[in-house]
Amino acid sequence: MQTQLNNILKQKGFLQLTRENEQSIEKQPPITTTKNTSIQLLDTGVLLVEPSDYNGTDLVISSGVHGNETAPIEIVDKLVEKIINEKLTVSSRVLFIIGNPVAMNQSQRFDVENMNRLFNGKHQDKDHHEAKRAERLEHYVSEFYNTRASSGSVSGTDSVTRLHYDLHTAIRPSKYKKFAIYPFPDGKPWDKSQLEFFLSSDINTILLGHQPAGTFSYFTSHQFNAHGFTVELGKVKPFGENDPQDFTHITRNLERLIEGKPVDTKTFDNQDFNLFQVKHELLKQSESFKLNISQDVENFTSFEQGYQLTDDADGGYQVEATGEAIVFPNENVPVGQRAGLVVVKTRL
Ligand SMILES: O=C(O)CCC(=O)N[C@@H](CCC(=O)O)C(=O)O
Ligand SMILES: [Zn+2]
Repeated sequence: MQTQLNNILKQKGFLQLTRENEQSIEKQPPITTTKNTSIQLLDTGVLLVEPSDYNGTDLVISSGVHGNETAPIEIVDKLVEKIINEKLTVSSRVLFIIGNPVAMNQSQRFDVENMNRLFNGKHQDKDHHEAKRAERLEHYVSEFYNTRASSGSVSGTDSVTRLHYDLHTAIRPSKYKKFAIYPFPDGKPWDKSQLEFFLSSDINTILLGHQPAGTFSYFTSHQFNAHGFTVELGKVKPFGENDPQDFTHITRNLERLIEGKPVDTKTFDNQDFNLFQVKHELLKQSESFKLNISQDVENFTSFEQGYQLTDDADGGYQVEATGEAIVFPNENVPVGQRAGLVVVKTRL
């Protein structure tokens, strides 16, 4: 059975194996490439890659935390395929994740509850599969960051760089097609070298997080001091409808990180970016909550002062200053959850 699963991984790939085992897979023995890279399936949608010659970077690349966000899953699948076929020489430790296989098989954002609100222990006291999966993913990530490569010591230094790119696509189109959400840094300074990485990855719009959250990227950033980010790579599309050319730069840079090659960056300059901060979180207070925008309004669309953006039991939200823009508007969330963010331009 174990050999069979490893064969499926080699023949059909990571995505297909995950599809065929949406609930779980028993941990498999590692496969070793001719270059002595170890590839080990820890669970369904969770694949650990460890090089023989480790450069001190621990990189988590996650996708499919929302099951219908297919482009990131395809990116992860292709990266794994290249590693298995030895088209990439691995130098970093990498944990690849397809987050929510059950929702993926249903072509849905989630089955019972939005998993990206359940990290940082917010899965506790919940019994449904998304809560259990969030707990398991927390466990795998903890083991990953807390374990040094068994294969060898970090050459020249003891310091380890922890990275986490949680890849998503957005429900609506966006004025700025790709953007990253920088989770609330808990008082640490914003790391400009990470913004340089995004610029080089064709992502020059960054939304600076304003508070702790139940997101996967806040979990890794808060618990492990990782450079963790939610990365929005365009609009949600079904499998097979994504254009790989839209992701050339981010894919190339992820490959460089995996290979331990330098990423070609430019020194941070505010002028190169659209930086936003959160001015107001639109919390859905009641079932009467209503967003006064049409279905085709894009993320980062701005409004005039005085515009009644939402109606709700508490009176809703009226735009305080011209230029305030909306991100992630979504009426269809449970009462008490975020139904959108009001953001304004900022500088670092
Ligand atoms: O398009 C939307 O409305 C949601 C897209 C999405 O899934 N965004 C993430 C952002 C997570 C973060 O704030 O870091 C989410 O809502 O979980
Ligand atoms: Zn998402």
